[in-house]
This record gives sequence, structure tokens and C-alpha cells, in this order.
Amino acid sequence: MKGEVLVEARGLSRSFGNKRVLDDVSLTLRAGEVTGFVGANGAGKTTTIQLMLGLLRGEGQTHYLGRPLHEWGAPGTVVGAVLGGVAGHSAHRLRAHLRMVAAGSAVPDERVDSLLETVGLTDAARRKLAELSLGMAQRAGIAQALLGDPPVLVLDEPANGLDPHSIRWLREFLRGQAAQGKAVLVSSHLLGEMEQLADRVVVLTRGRVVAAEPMTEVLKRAADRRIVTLEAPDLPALAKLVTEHGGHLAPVGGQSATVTGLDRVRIGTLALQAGVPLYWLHEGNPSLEDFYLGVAQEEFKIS
Ligand SMILES: Nc1ncnc2c1ncn2[C@@H]1O[C@H](COP(=O)(O)OP(=O)(O)OP(=O)(O)O)[C@@H](O)[C@H]1O
Repeated sequence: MKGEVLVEARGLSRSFGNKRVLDDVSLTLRAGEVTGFVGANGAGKTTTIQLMLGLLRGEGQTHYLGRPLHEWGAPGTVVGAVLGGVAGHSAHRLRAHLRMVAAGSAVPDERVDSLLETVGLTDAARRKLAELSLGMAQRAGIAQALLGDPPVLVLDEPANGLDPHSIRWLREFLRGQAAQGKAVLVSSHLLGEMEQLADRVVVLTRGRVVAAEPMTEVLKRAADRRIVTLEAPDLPALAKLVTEHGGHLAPVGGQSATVTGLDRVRIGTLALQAGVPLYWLHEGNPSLEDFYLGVAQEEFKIS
């Protein structure tokens, strides 16, 4: 059922030596939703995913449909993971490799063929794993993750290194999986891509979750942080005006400046009323990037 909680990760923590790389991370994945897991390099996304999947030891627990993964007899029917292409012997041919994995979980051969078709790899079925392109390897990894028809999909940086065509395919594919009722977790540092893909965003900064919100809320909050870029011949006069009305103007060279705290309509109206000339002003669309940079900045200030 859409919105039903399928995965509940609580209090995930992990240290390497005396370095605490994850600190009390909690995540909830819901049926019918793509959750975007974003964070800078080294923030701890991969470590979180490995803990969730039981591939790494640490503190905390993750329940899949109410139970830890190890209590499920066939974990592949609960969660499918794509952790960077397809893992297997490089000399094995794709279809044979998938059939071998399928046999281990009592999945019939026909499912391998239908999944190869689903991910658009029917023509590559006889290629050796070593001969697959990066995009093909990602698709093959997805086919492998889907063998047990799990209701949960977890993908670590699946868009890494893909060309725009493959990224688009991936986006549409994952949206399709969510539309079928699966809960999908995707980690990425490609914020523009995530904005188009995710229903919900979890932001990780230095091992801690600093935001977990629906994308609609993220974009609303980003709108509040929107930056206006402008050009004006008398920046000191404009700066005074902006400050008087609760905004902040920062010169960026020449006659250009950025303004935060006021939107373009307000700035334009105030300038007109005060007789301060403006050559042009521009306000970008609210983006996940604005939101992300905002929360990451606040986090660095307080810690
Ligand atoms: N086996 C390990 N031994 C020591 N430190 C580790 C190990 N694995 C990860 N780390 C450290 O833990 C931190 C989190 O790493 P992790 O790979 O989870 O981050 P990430 O968010 O996935 O980053 P990226 O986007 O670069 O993959 C980093 O500082 C990393 O150096």
C-alpha cells in the first residue's frame, strides 16, 4: 500500500578506529516512494547502506517489513541491492551469470530473460561481464537485484559515470518501480538528478542526518533561501535599501551583486519606489542544491 513503511533503520552508528563516521542515523522507506539519500563525499552514505544490508557490522538495527533481514529466509525476496554494477566472474556471460544467481534462489530461468528485457539488455545477454559498458553493468546489476522480485530496492550511486541517456532511463525505470509500490532508496551526489527522481530526501552531513523531508517541502524551503542576482550602478544605495528591509546584499564584482532574504519582486518594487536604478535582476528556480547547501551550511555553523 502506498506510504506503508517497508524499511525502518534506527540508530545506525559506526566508527572506524576512533573516527565516528556514522552517528545515530535513522531512515524510513515507504512503499511507492523513491527516497533520495544525498551527502558530500565521505558523508557516510555507503556505510549507512552497508549497515542497512548487514554487509558491515555496527550499532543500530534495520527492519524490513517488521523484521531484521537475517530473519527472512530468502533476503533476495525482501530487498534488492545495486552497489556498483554487477558482481560476478568477468569471464561469465551475462545470461549465464544471472541464471546461476537465480538458481541459487530457486528463481526460474524465464525470469532472467524477462528481466533482461525489462532492463533493455536482451541483445547483450551473451556478452561477458567484462565486456559490459558501465551503463550496461548498472542495468545488469539492477536485473540481478530484481531476481527475487523484492518490494525494496537499494541503489548506491547508480548514476555514477552514466551518460545522459542512461541516467534518463534509470530515472524512468526507478520511478516505474516506485509506481508499482516498491520502496526505493537511491544515494547520489547528483542533486539535479535527485530533484527529478526523489519523492523524499534525506541529507547526510558528516555521518548525521540533518534533514529528512518530502521533495515538495524541500523546494518550498529552498524558495525561501533563493538568491537573486542583480546589476545596479549604485550598489551602496541598493545595499542600504535591501538591509533596511531585512535582506542582505553581497557585491560579486563590478556592478553585480547577490541578494538573499528578499525576492526579486520585492527588490524591484523597493528600488523603483526609492528611485534606485536597477539594470537587471534574476532569480533562479528553487532547487534541491539551494536547500542542500543551506542545511549543510547551518550544520557546519553549529558543530
Ligand atoms: N573500511 C574503512 N576504513 C576506514 N574508514 C572508512 C572505511 N570505509 C569508510 N570509511 C570512512 O568513512 C567515511 C564515510 O565513508 P562512506 O564511503 O560511507 O561515505 P559516502 O557518503 O558514501 O561517500 P562517497 O560519496 O565518497 O562514496 C569516510 O570518511 C571514509 O573515509
